[in-house]
Amino acid sequence: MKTLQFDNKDTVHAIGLGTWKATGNKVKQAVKDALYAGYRHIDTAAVYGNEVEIGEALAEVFAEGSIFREDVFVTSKLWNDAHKEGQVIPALQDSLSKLKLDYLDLYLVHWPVAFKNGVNFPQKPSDYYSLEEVPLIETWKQMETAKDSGMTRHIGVSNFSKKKLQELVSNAKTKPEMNQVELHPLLQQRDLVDYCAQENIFVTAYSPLGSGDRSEAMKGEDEPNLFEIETIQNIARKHNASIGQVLINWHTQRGTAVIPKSTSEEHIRENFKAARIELDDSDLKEIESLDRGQRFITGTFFEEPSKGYVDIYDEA
Ligand SMILES: NC(=O)C1=CN([C@@H]2O[C@H](COP(=O)(O)OP(=O)(O)OC[C@H]3O[C@@H](n4cnc5c(N)ncnc54)[C@H](OP(=O)(O)O)[C@@H]3O)[C@@H](O)[C@H]2O)C=CC1
Ligand SMILES: O=C1CO[C@H](CO)[C@@H](O)[C@@H]1O
Repeated sequence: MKTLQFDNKDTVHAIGLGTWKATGNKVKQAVKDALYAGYRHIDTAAVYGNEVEIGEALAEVFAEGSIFREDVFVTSKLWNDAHKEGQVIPALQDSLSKLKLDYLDLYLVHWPVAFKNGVNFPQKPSDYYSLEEVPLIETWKQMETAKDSGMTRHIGVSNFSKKKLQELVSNAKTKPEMNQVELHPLLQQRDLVDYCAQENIFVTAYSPLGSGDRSEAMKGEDEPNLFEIETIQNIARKHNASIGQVLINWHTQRGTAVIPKSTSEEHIRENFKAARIELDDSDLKEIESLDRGQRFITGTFFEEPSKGYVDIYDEA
């Protein structure tokens, strides 16, 4: 399995398990299945509402005695309602106690947007803080404290544009070590990925399979299906691999991490084995030509245009 190596020599498997939309016993079993299949990288977030079950799965597997805490890389994320001064450490403490862990491997600022405390999903303009009221650097300084205190070994961000990263990098004591963003052949974000490489910021690809299990309300009109792209189907056939494996492998060859979500034991195993294939130059060229700026997760959900609060992707 390819790994990414941090400055302090900690490593993370390039293929991890995503857990959004996976709850209850299903996510608990999925985490166990993943660990037994060889995964050592689990992605969750406070807002996914599954940290307790993931914590139970980890505790039960660790108690069996053949996989240890230090073998597994656990990521969680700060929700948007705890960005303000004094709120980050308690939010991280809450994630740690739900996960039954003494430390996280990676803690991410989930979105570059701040809500009032207790707001999960904003309903009205007064649910937001503007970035002037709660600047990202104020949140980031608390992330730095979290790292310095040992509550998390690494800190990073998610859904940050190049512009927002540049601002953070020029004002931060500790640079973000990771940016977790949506990436797949229809959304390659080359400029952002190149900038991160240049700044030694690792990248993790989310929704690599097109996030087909989102609720209908979260889906856009006429969304494409990554499993139906002919180019990818042909490459899969050529390598005697599944379409999912090609979609996953592309990221590891690109040098990023990738976190496909699954609660199916079969898919969990299949996705991990994506590491075994090797795409060649002509495959990579063909995939490169598929880029078309297609987002499945649109942060416009969190924008508040009437107040001009947030431009999530800085693409306007
Ligand atoms: N930082 C952020 O803002 C975000 C982070 N994420 C993270 O990224 C992870 C992955 O993204 P997500 O949006 O969940 O979606 P994915 O792109 O990983 O797609 C998940 C869907 O693909 C299916 N699937 C998994 N493996 C296969 C396979 N081999 N063949 C066919 N279908 C398959 C799953 O079904 P089944 O379970 O039945 O296998 C599920 O329906 C999240 O779970 C979360 O951890 C996601 C969105 C935003
Ligand atoms: O990680 C994610 C998935 O869940 C959230 C929505 O419910 C998203 O906001 C977020 O990006």
